[in-house]
Amino acid sequence: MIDVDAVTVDRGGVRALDDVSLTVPDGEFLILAGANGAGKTTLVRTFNGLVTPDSGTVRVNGTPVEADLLAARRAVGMVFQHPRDQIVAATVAADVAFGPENLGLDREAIDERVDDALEAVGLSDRRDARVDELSGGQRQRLAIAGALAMRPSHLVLDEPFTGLDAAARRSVRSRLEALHDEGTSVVVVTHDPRSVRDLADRSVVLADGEIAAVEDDDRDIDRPILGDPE
Ligand SMILES: Nc1ncnc2c1ncn2[C@@H]1O[C@H](COP(=O)(O)OP(=O)(O)OP(=O)(O)O)[C@@H](O)[C@H]1O
Repeated sequence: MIDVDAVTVDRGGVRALDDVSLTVPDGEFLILAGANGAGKTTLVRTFNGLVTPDSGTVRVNGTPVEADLLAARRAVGMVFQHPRDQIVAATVAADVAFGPENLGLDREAIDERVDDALEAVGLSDRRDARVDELSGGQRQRLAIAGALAMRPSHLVLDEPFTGLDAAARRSVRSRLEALHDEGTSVVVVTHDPRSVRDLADRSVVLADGEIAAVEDDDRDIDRPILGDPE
């Protein structure tokens, strides 16, 4: 479980998050929506200590993130907006193996994780391919596999559909649906929630660093967005 409690973050003189509280239970599929600059990326980066709150606390499975950064990073897998930012090796299998290798696992355990993660994203047949031979959609799925190889309880994806064509979007979408069905909590950050709304248990809308609305899967609006209904 991720528990964000009264978190405020100032970045470059801007209040990126203002007293935000949010709990992401195990197994939830959550959409984090909002316009550019609303604070979405800043919020998810507090989940694993990439951003430290100026006030408030983020707990992962009950432990404050800063008290055990490694545990938070194992529990919360992060797929960044640009997959190239997190692809580190020349081949598909080597890239997915990178995280588990740093856990000190033996070769057999690493290979098992690589196989499982590639299967989960539908890239088993590209195991030995060079990363630079992959399409944009395949690279996005490779970045997801890299995060999955750490066996996180929560998978956070920042704008996972940017730059993907319709077929690649469908493919990533169906992988996220399957992961959620298997019990992984999935958090999708997006300025365009239509692409995954039907899969989500809940949508949280951020505006100017605050939670502006929460919509659950019954489409009950908890707190309507104030202002222009358009
Ligand atoms: N490294 C930084 N230095 C200075 N200001 C920052 C930094 N990162 C974010 N901000 C500011 O914090 C605010 C929230 O940014 P954030 O990236 O979290 O929003 P976002 O909702 O993810 O936006 P986008 O959809 O454009 O990615 C913005 O005003 C942004 O300019």
